[in-house]
Amino acid sequence: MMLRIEDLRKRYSGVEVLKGVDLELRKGETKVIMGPSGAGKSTLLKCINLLVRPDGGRIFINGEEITSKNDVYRVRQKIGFVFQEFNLFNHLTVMGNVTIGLTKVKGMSKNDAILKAKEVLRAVRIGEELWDRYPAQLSGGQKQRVAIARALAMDPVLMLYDEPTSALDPQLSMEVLSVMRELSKRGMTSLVVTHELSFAIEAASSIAVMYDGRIVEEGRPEEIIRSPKTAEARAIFKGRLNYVLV
Ligand SMILES: Nc1ncnc2c1ncn2[C@@H]1O[C@H](COP(=O)(O)OP(=O)(O)OP(=O)(O)O)[C@@H](O)[C@H]1O
Repeated sequence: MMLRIEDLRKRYSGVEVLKGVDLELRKGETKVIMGPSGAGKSTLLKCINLLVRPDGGRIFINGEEITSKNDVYRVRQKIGFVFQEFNLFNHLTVMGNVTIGLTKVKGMSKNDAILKAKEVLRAVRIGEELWDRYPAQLSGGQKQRVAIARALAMDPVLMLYDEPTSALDPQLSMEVLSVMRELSKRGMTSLVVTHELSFAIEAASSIAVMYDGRIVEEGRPEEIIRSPKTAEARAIFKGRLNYVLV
């Protein structure tokens, strides 16, 4: 297993928001997490990246427990995190955003960093004409693809996406989702919080439904959409069967 989560728990000011989450992700697999607002989806992703410290349970990456580690930076290097609100460095160009982690964190030479950046920017379809622009001069979809490139540049073993298209209109969302889909098809292990059913159907091997701090149901996209077993999953997929492309 690339990622194994056992009985993960988190409280904020005494209120439990993760109530024992178990989740597994195989290498090369893409899993989508869906659930209502407040279910704990963001908190779960942040725990995996150690942006949030869990209160209980364990997280393993490639068999190595990360929850007991103090070396947060080493763990984060292995994991790419893409946020809803892009989180680019506004004072740096596209090229600067992608190379900074390579030079500062990985200690690469400037030239090597630029070579690597070109490769990942091409992979997310950000053309050369955009490399010298600042984030303010990009569309939301372009910003998010640069954010994905920045994460990919670090050669992560796992990508986490937290509602990466929810700030984008449908057209720009499509650009981002198609890049994510390509990465998944090429074998990037990914855990994706999104409401985009079409992405889940085309790219994910399973959908996990999260409700009130727990994974309440999990299944292959077509199966869970067609015949959800729990009331929580039914509430999410009700009336959306037409998304199933069979
Ligand atoms: N830093 C924090 N301090 C206190 N409470 C928090 C904090 N972060 C999240 N919470 C609470 O924890 C619960 C789970 O939040 P979380 O953001 O993980 O849910 P979510 O499923 O991602 O929701 P959304 O789809 O709205 O982002 C919510 O009730 C939220 O108010």
